[in-house]
Amino acid sequence: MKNTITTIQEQKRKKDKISMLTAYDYSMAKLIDSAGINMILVGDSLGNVMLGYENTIAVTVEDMIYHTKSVVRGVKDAMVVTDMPFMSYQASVYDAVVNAGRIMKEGGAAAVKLEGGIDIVPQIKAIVKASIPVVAHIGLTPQSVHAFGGYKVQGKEEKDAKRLIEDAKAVEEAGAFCVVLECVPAKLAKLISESLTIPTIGIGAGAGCDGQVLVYHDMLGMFSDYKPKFVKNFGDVGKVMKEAFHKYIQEVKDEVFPGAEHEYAIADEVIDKLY
Ligand SMILES: Nc1nc(=O)c2c([nH]1)NC[C@@H]1CN(c3ccc(C(=O)N[C@@H](CCC(=O)O)C(=O)O)cc3)CN21
Ligand SMILES: CC(C)C(=O)C(=O)O
Ligand SMILES: [Mg+2]
Repeated sequence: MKNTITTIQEQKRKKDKISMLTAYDYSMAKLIDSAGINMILVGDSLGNVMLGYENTIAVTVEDMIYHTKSVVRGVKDAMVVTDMPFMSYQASVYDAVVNAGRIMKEGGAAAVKLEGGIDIVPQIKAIVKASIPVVAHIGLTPQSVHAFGGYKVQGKEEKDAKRLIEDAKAVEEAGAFCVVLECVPAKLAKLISESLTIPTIGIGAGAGCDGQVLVYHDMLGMFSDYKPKFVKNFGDVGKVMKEAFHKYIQEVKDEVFPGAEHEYAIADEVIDKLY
């Protein structure tokens, strides 16, 4: 069944938890989509897991479009959401609409995601007005890593918690159809989820959210640069891959691979003439 802005919002009303995972290419998107995921995020985390950057700051709109195009070709049912990268929407409302438009038009995404609350309400309103669905993202917003002084849990103090609640209400009012809560204390995330009509998608925000999102490399044990507390390993795929690579290398060395079943035949009378 095709997931849309309507079905995603319906899931909150029916208390049917929303599942979301990242994907950055065709084959992985196809695997995840065929498993029955509701939403696929082409995250700017691709800066870390695909491109090997230290953070998401250097990721470009071109990078996001390139990966979105690959993902969209592999997806049948999931709603594809693409992150707007750093500096593609912060400087002006004009930038925000033009870049969101490119991500939808050239990339094929069904929605865009922007980091920020009250500060980017004008951008959210303008993008939504251009008929592009918006997912908001508040709490630990990784594009602000230098402003935060590192990746830290957000909303622990009363003042920060109040601000987060205001941010959540502001993005809902601005027209975002759902909101990602990243690294927010579970009880605060639950309170926010209960005070909004739009669904909340948590990452490090506890079980009280209306849905969950993870980077697939993290849940498959394929990324080792850092391991946030919110990551759960759902399979040692990184280990399985490494073992398979070792086996391949050994079989090539030992002349076990390729076997006869992997070879192509040619008629003897043809090959004899070539000797
Ligand atoms: N592979 C990957 N997974 C992610 O979840 C992710 C990315 N990359 N890239 C972009 C951002 C960066 N993210 C991160 C990165 C590190 C922490 C982290 O180390 N958090 C500390 C919190 C420390 C505290 O304040 O208590 C932790 O120990 O969980 C959290 C989110 C989330 N996003
Ligand atoms: C971690 C999720 C929410 C994200 O923004 C990303 O993958 O870039
Ligand atoms: Mg992101």
